[in-house]
Parts: sequence; C-alpha cells; structure tokens
Amino acid sequence: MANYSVRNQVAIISLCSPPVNALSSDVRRGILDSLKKAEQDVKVAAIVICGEGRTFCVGADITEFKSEFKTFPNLFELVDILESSPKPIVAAIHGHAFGGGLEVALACHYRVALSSAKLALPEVKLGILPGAGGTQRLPRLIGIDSSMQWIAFGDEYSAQIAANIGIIDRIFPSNADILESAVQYAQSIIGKSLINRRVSKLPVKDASKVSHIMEKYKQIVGKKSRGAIAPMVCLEAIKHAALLPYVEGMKKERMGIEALMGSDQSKSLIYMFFAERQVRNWTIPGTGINSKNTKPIKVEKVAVIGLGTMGRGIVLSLLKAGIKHVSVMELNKTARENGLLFIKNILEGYAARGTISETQKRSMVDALKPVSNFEMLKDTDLVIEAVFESMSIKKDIFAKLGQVCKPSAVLATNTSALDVDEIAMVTPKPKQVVGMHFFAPAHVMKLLENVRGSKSSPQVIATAMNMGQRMGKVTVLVGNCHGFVGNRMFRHYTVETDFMLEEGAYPEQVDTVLKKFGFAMGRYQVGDLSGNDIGYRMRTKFEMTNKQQPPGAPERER
Ligand SMILES: CC(C)(COP(=O)(O)OP(=O)(O)OC[C@H]1O[C@@H](n2cnc3c(N)ncnc32)[C@H](O)[C@@H]1OP(=O)(O)O)[C@@H](O)C(=O)NCCC(=O)NCCSC(=O)/C=C/CCCCCCCCCCCCC(=O)O
Repeated sequence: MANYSVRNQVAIISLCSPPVNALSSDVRRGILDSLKKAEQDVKVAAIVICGEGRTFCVGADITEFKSEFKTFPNLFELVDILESSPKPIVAAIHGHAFGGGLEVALACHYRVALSSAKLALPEVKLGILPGAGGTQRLPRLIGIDSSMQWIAFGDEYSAQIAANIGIIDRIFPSNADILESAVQYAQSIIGKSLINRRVSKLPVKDASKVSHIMEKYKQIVGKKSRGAIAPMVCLEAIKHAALLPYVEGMKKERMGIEALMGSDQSKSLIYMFFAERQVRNWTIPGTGINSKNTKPIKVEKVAVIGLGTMGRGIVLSLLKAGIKHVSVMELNKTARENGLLFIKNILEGYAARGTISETQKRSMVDALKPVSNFEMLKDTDLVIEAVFESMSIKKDIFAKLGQVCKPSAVLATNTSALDVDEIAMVTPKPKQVVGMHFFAPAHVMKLLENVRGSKSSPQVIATAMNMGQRMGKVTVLVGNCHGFVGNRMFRHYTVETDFMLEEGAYPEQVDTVLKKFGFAMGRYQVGDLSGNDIGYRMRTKFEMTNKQQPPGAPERER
C-alpha cells in the first residue's frame, strides 16, 4: 500500500499502512509498482518517498516474519532496485526511520528529515540483523566504527546526530511540512549526477582499521550484551563490508540473517516486543472495564514518600517523565540528604553523558520539592508511598494521607508483597488506593507492576497505568495477592539458587554463572540492592525461618 502522485516533475510515493507504515508485502509491492510508474513517466525527473500519518517507516512488518516477508519484492531485493533507479530518489523522513525503513532510506540517493525525526537500526533488539543491506550500506556512509555503534546496540539517534555523521543531507525544522520541503529539495537536485549518491558503490573510509575496531566492539558487546548472539553476528557482517565488495558482503549479511531469524533468542525477543505492547490493553476481568473505555485522572503534582533505594529511583523516573512538581518527603534527615544528593548526582551524570541537556537538568532539579509534613501534600494529584516494607508503618502513612489529601488524589503504595486492600481500608476512600510496585533500581528497571485492589476505582487504575507509560515503563496490571506476579515468579528462582548455597556454592559463584548467561545482575546482588531483610521478613511471616517448617513441608521441598 503506497499512494502515487506527481507534483511539479516530482513523483511522490507515500507509504500508507497505519499506524507505523511497516513494510508488509503489500507496501513493498506498492513501492515497486509506484517506482515503475515514476521511471516510465517522462514528465517525472525526481522521486520522493515519504510516509503518510505519524511516521516515515518503522521497518519490516514483524508480524510477517513467519511467511510473507519472503514474497517478491523481498526487502533486500527492493533496496537494490531503488538504488539502481536512473531517477534521483529522496527519502523524506519524519517520525521514525527504523530498521528496514532506514535501509530503504539508505538505498535512496538523498535523505532529508525533520529535526524531530528519530533514526535507528534496532533489529539487534529483535535478535536479528539489518538484513536489507543495512550492514553493508551504513559503513559505506558513516564508517565501520559508528556503524558498529548503531547496529550492534540498535539505539535510536536524532536526525541532527544522523546529519552530523553524514546520514541525512538536509534537516528541516520540526514544524515544517516534510513533504513540501522534500519536493522542493528534489527539484533542486534534478539533473545532478548520481555517481556518488549510490551508497553501495562508495568505499568504506575506515576499512583499514577494521580489525582494531572489531576488537574494541567485541569487548564492549561481550560485556554489555552478554549471552546475546545477534550483536556478534552484526559485528561480523559489518566487518565484511570493510573486507568484501558490496555484492559479496550482501551474501554474508544474508547468511547472518538466515542464521538468526527463527533462532530461539529472536523468537523470544519478538514475543517480548508484542507482549510489551499487549499489556497496555488492560482489562478488569468480568466487568467490561478496560483501557479503551476508562480515562485517567489528570496528574501534574506527584509526591513520593520515602527517599530510600526505591523512593530515589521513583523520583528520578518521575523527573525523567517530565513531571514538573515532585514533592519528596523523608523525615529522616540523613536519608533525606543522601537521597537528594543521589538524585542530583544521577541527573549530573545524565547531563554529562548528553542524555539530557543542561536546561533539562536544571528544570528537573527545580521540579524537586522537599516537604516536611503531610499537610503540604493536600493539593497533590498522586502520592507514591515508598517506605520500609512494614504493614503498620504503611497503614499509619495511608491514614494520614487519607485525612489530608484531596478526594481525587490517587494514593499508591510501592509495596512489593503486602495486601493492598488492607492498606486501603485505613483511608476514608479505599477506591483511591492502588499498588505501584517498582523494581530496583526504579529509574533503570523498565517493569512496573500496578496492583488492582478490590476497591480500586477504574479511573485510579487508569491513572497508575498511564503514569507508568509516561515514565516509559512496561506497565502491567496485576491482581492483589501475596507477592503479586513479579515476586511470585522471582520466588521460584530464589528457592533454586538458595538450594545451590545449601549444596555448597558461594553467592558470588551463583551470580557469576547467572551474569555469564546474560542476566544484568546476579540473584544475590539483587538481594543486596533491594534489601535481604525484606525476604527475611516475608519468610518469617510465613513461618519459614527457624525450622518452623519441618522437612518435607511444601516450602522446604526441592
Ligand atoms: C518506536 C516505535 C517505532 C514507535 O513506538 P510507539 O509510537 O510507542 O508505537 P507502538 O505502540 O510501539 O507501535 C504502534 C503499533 O505498531 C505496531 N508495530 C510497531 N512496529 C512494528 C513493526 N516493525 N512491524 C509490525 N508492527 C509494528 C505495534 O505492535 C503497535 O501495534 P498495536 O497498536 O499494539 O496493535 C516502535 O513501534 C518500535 O520500536 N517498533 C519496532 C521497530 C523495529 O524494531 N524495526 C525493525 C523491524 S525488523 C526490520 O526492519 C528488518 C529488516 C530486514 C529484513 C530483511 C528481510 C530479508 C531477510 C531474508 C532472509 C531469509 C531468512 C529465511 C529464514 C527462514 O526461512 O526462516
């Protein structure tokens, strides 16, 4: 599905496959048919490829990976056909040019973009490689070093960064009309030679340094992407761009993608991609209430109670989400000072690395509002309690919140296992109470488990879900039960690792094996970070300590 029109000697091929213009077999066919029309029309002197709707193109249609992605024209066939067109083609990028979308753009002779556009080759995050010439064309445009950085990690970059390194030829302001701007640009290049514009024909500038660069990235990938196969295969494919002619390099790229596609790692990552999107569509079982028919409450002012490990991370997540008023309440002076210092240091680090600008950093620091008593929370829209994991302390806090907060305020507890209903019952409006269970470190971990109490209102649930998305979290709605879902799953994992200790392994040995396998942290490191006392208190509550459980009881069975 691609629409075709002609404007002042310029043919316009616009991808039309909402919501993200993924390159399904129909879209690929549409591009090819339109290209033929443009080539045959003597009145057409240049071609623009653009995307209709919110984005240029996010790449191959992942839902077709099982079958149709092989039908003619395959994506790797299409890019070569585009590049060899005798008429100049301009890719007009707004929104995203990701994966196969960027590979299509690389096959065009010119690339222009709105300054707000984002570019990436994120295939590695799906356990594959950019198999439509990305590993061969990108190095010819930006060199081996930058290509390894882009392809082996799959991160997104702004159009400005892409322009600085030579991917984008012209940037337009974010409020410009991308199509109009691209058509004018296309008119300006009519008649110019295409000799240096076919990227597959260009030499790789830093080819002679390939062994050295390869070694550098092998080390980084070995550390950052432990256990993942695709990043290493990506590096190999890019290496071939330096060592082989384009056609031979493409054969190697093809071998790489054939090896990766359908691998267990790729299947799991693709499953995860869709699962992460599916959880946004929450429902309350048996009620007909769901994410589509429930509106969240407007949240501008948020408060976090407690500045320990969890509270600090939650505050940072809120600041990163752009919340302009984050009250922080920590009655212990040392904990308050340490917590605020930690938050400011992390923000400094983000600014030093360029993750946020100095201006953003300043406005985040300004958004932090230390408060010293509950009265000061009376006009807060959402309060997230993140104190010590003790039912009596939490009840005490929620009773106070229930007295001072406005009736519409959402009151959330970050408990990792306690009964959300029991906490809610101490407030005059239990329907305003919900669980928001973050995972440590909360500013890094993407998972947020929102816990639906038996009384939580649909708007309160929608607000917690919406806030999770604003923070960029994979936000999952779960029911209220001991340990919810995350810790119930984690328990089986910890039981097995604890058996290993009983059998004589040291904690660091267990952690080393887990990290080698690919876990970001070992199980015992996680315990140290979250606090081993939490697990101990839970085991005590369930009478699993001090031999109260006789051998053979389910809790002690292997
Ligand atoms: C950041 C995004 C782009 C946008 O994010 P956001 O705005 O939040 O929107 P989302 O909610 O994420 O998305 C909206 C809906 O769109 C769906 N979606 C998104 N991307 C895709 C996609 N690529 N395909 C299909 N559907 C997509 C998403 O699910 C949402 O749907 P819903 O509303 O939930 O229903 C973000 O979307 C994003 O990051 N997207 C993914 C970008 C990406 O990963 N792109 C790369 C894709 S892979 C690729 O491009 C590969 C190219 C090379 C292919 C080479 C083919 C030749 C190989 C031949 C070898 C033969 C081997 C044979 C082996 C064998 O025989 O088995």
